Amino acid sequence: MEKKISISQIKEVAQQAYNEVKGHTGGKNADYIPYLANIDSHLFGLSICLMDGQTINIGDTDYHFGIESVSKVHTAILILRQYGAQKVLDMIGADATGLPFNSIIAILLENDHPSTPLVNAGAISACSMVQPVGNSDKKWAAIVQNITELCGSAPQLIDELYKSETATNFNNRSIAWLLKNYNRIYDDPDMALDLYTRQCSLGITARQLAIAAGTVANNGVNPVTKQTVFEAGLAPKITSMISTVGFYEHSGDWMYTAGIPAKSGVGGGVMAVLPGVMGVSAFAPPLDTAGNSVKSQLAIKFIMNKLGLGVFNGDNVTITE
Ligand SMILES: NC(=O)CC[C@H](N)C(=O)O
Repeated sequence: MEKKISISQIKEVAQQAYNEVKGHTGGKNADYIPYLANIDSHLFGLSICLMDGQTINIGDTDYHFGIESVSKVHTAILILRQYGAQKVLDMIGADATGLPFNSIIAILLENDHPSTPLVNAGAISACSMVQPVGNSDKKWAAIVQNITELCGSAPQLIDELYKSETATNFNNRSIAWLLKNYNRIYDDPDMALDLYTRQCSLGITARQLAIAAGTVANNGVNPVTKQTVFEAGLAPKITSMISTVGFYEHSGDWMYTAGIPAKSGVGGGVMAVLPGVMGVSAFAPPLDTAGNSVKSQLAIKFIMNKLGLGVFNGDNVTITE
């Protein structure tokens, strides 16, 4: 069906979502990474990027928070760009685990592949794949350049967060070496782990993540800079991965209730992609038990339901002035 929504309607609903959710007190900051436990839990920002490059920003949308697992989407895009869709499927996979993001059991159950670049195991594998293999500095430069192109501006490493994660990432160290045991690490395991830890420690804003989500929604063309970041055929591949596992063991409930593929990070950020229509990002530190920001989920769900939008609705959506 044809569906028309005006920009002023989107702005109004986004403001309502923000007002409605702002005072919500549910959830708790991630505490297994000491830096994240100390972030002000009242911070809350909401950003939308439309396909013509217009952005709507409400609240703390310029605050640099730890990108954490949202970076998995960015680096998955980078290896899709470098290797193509089939090789990523062969070398990592695109399956949901149905288990927590840092699950070791998931690797043991599926020892023939890490399952998806959007959980820790597959993300560490993805970092090992980033070209040029064997050169940590150049791999890091490629990761940062790719995020910069997706967001239209550069992320900034939060050094204190990087140190905090490096000092406490024992579970991820086990994952890296277990993957090595299954021949699913394609470079030095410690280097892959370090790149993964560093990319998780990048500071990013909700404004930047909405533009990155908008770039995916716009089939690889950044709506703000107009740069073609990746080829259009890769957009449905990354969006399918996000919808399958973006909220880990809560991904099914999320898709059922909100209808928009979205990826979370334990820093409190979420990036959500409605293909052809918009990119949405929200940021608020307190998390649910699966590690997904409580307020970000409520706000994005509010917008989707109020505007009657959803990836499964089959509507041809036009945004009017
Ligand atoms: N879900 C997340 O955001 C987890 C990212 C975090 N750096 C970790 O590996 O544990």
